[in-house]
Amino acid sequence: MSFNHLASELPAWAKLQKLYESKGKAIDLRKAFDADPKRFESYSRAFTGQKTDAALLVDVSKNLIDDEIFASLLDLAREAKVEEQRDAMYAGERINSSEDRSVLHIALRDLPGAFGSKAEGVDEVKGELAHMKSFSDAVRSGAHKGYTGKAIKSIVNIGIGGSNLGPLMVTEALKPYAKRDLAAHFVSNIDGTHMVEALRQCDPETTLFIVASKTFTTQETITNATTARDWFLKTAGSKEHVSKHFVALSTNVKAATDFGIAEQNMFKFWDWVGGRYSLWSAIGLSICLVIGYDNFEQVLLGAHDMDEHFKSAPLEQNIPVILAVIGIWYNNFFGAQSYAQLCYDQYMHRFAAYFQQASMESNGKGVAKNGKPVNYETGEILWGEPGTDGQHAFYQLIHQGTKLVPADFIAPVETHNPTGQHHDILLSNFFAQPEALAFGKTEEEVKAELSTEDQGNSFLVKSKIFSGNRPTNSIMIQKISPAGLGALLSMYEHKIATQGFIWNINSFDQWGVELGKVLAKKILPSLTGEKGVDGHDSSTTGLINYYLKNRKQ
Ligand SMILES: O=P(O)(O)OC[C@H]1O[C@@H](O)[C@H](O)[C@@H](O)[C@@H]1O
Repeated sequence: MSFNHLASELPAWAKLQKLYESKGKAIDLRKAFDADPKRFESYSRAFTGQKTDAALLVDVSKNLIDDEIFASLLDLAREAKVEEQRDAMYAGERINSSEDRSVLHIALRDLPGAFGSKAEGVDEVKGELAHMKSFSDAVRSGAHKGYTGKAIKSIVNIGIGGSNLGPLMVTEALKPYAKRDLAAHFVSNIDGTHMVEALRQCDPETTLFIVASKTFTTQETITNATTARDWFLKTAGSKEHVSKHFVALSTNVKAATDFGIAEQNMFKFWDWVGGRYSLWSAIGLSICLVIGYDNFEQVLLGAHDMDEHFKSAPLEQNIPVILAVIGIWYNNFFGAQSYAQLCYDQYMHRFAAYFQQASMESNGKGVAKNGKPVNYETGEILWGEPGTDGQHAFYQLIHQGTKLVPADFIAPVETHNPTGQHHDILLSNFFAQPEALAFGKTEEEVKAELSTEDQGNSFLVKSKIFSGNRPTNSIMIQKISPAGLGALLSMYEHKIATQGFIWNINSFDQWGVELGKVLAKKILPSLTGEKGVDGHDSSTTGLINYYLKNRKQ
């Protein structure tokens, strides 16, 4: 496959630029809906899992598109060879070219063996899942005992980035399925506060530490794990007790062994699992512990259902592709600076944080695969908080600010906690916000609600106008069930991959996180007195000296 191009050189790109100028930027959603009573039917897609209860409705009708623009956006995907790149990914080709690796998180959830992906280790996936099942069953049933013979009551997942955000988000989202008498803590930050506060709630006799690190070299995780081990040994005394209380999830068996983890306590995965795509692998062990293996398997199968859809649906019907190209429409042609993910479900409160890594680490790239700097914007800046909290905080800017913030609204049809009128009230907001954003409120409508005196107050009148034409996608999921969540996560993963395919960047490496790590390692010796503060610019030197002079301990 030739990658010797920039996305901006594709014919559809130039066409979209013309379409933006000639009509895109002036599309009026009120008129578009008035003119086409079937707009919702034309621009919404339903997804039903083949093997699970996952069910989604994705409505993109409130976007600044018409049929010609929509077709051209899909042409862009076609010209960028999205389908060929997707197939190469599924086959196990080494599409992560800067690291010479396959990208096969889809193989972790291909339990039916539908894709025949080839890479070293794919045939070990089921064995690792069986290990996760037997271990999580033993811990949950109380058969696995701590060093004094007591059952495990708390788990502490020690990991950062993909080794934290995925398990954390999923265990929160699926809390209704959780074993409530097993407390789960997630420690990621190198800030000692994070570990200290978690340990405060734990008893060494009944705590299991899960050291989650793909590389097993990440400074934060190894430091936190060492602190946890020291804390444990202070009470437990003998190192031989470590094996009942520490397990490792890693691709680096040697480093985990060196840390003192016994082989039977190691859960393996492979270099073709990117950190931000790893919750489907051994990194999902804390998910298994919290919600049980069978529910974890449903998460995998729900994701697999969406993998099948992404693999086989024609572009016009392909939900991840549709979301991807609509995102590109705003990112690259309207110049939108960011994009919001707004979940109307309290359990999903870490969803946007999770997709910040998935999207921004994947697509925050400035070099195309032909080695040339891109001459267009890439990765979407993703942010969000759950509705309705966000409404009372930042929606003002989305409704009336000067910036265009395309947003995805996500809500479950069924709640896990039917309580009085809560869910209907929540959903009334979920329906109302995109409606307000799309159709706004005109000057005439504002005036009609004001007294004659206030009608003459032009500042007041203008302040109450809503311009409308602010685009949104509305995504309804039947229920935040394990399979439903799996499908939703896979949908967004493939959206992100599709965008990377179109921008002709490598969405699967993350060199941009390296420099800061290297510099921090260089600075540390000057904070511990092993080395003087030299070799920095005057700002960095000044800051370090300020810290050294003013610290108390
Ligand atoms: O799992 P590891 O190897 O400890 O890495 C954790 C995180 O480390 C970060 O540096 C990477 O940018 C992330 O992609 C990764 O998820």
